[in-house]
Amino acid sequence: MGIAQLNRDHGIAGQVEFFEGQGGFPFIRVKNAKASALISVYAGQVLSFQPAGKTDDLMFLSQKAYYQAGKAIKGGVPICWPWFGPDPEGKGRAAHGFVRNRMWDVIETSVTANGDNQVVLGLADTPETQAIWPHAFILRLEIIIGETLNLALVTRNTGDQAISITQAFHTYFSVGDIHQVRVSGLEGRQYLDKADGGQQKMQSGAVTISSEVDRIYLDVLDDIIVHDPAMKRRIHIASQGSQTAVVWNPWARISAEMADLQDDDYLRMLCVETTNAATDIITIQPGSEFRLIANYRIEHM
Ligand SMILES: O=P(O)(O)OC[C@H]1O[C@@H](O)[C@H](O)[C@@H](O)[C@@H]1O
Repeated sequence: MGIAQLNRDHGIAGQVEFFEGQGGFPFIRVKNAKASALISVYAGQVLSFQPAGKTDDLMFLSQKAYYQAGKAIKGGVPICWPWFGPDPEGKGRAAHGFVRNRMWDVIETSVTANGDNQVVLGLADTPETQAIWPHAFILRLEIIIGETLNLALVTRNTGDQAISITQAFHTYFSVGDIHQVRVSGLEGRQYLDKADGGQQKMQSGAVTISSEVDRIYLDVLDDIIVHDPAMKRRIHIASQGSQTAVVWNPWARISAEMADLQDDDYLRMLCVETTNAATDIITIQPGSEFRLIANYRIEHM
């Protein structure tokens, strides 16, 4: 669907505007009294969120990101679905599933009762998705842009057999200086250390980053806070429907190896991902749905 038609069907004067973004993909610019955001319809991906009157972005978005059909966009909030991480069946299918690299549909846009904007994007199974993952589904991403950024990923099983999924908001946060960052809310939790052969370990104190970090935290019960003194802010992450969280920073070598990152990007990004990963597998019965929710709030100091 063309940009003009999207604006006719879903534009909201002065608040929600569709335009042709990088790679020719339809992008959505949202701006209201509380915040502004940039969303790509391709990949169903929030790329930017800024509270009103602030110049710092919640998100890291790589200068070298691909905007190409079939590739993931490096930054913002990629959606990993219906599996997180490598192909769970070892069939060589792409890591993190198949919805972060295809076009989504715009379902609706609205102004909520308290003046926030909601944008709903969606995706349903097609013969092509069935060839990758043989299940019927409707996936909805409900994005609310207000004082906070609220994301709900809703999986509806429209088939006649139960489905099992893992998934993630693979969120790339912008940080001022990774050396000074602390992540709290995970103290005392067990984690699977993917940078150390998947060994299970216990987190003592806040998480700090001084080398590659790739961990799946288990039994996550509390809100997670990213303390970022260099940017003079804290990011509060509240979730529902998730019992695991991933903390990922590629550090120098992997950053340099990734063609869609600058060599030193590891200094200014951190992924803290709201997930259903590892043993946190979600089973959805026919006709039922499951909601994974993440809420992001920036506290400036
Ligand atoms: O596919 P992307 O965006 O480069 O992210 C890859 C990383 O994603 C993280 O979620 C995983 O824990 C890492 O193991 C992985 O390397």
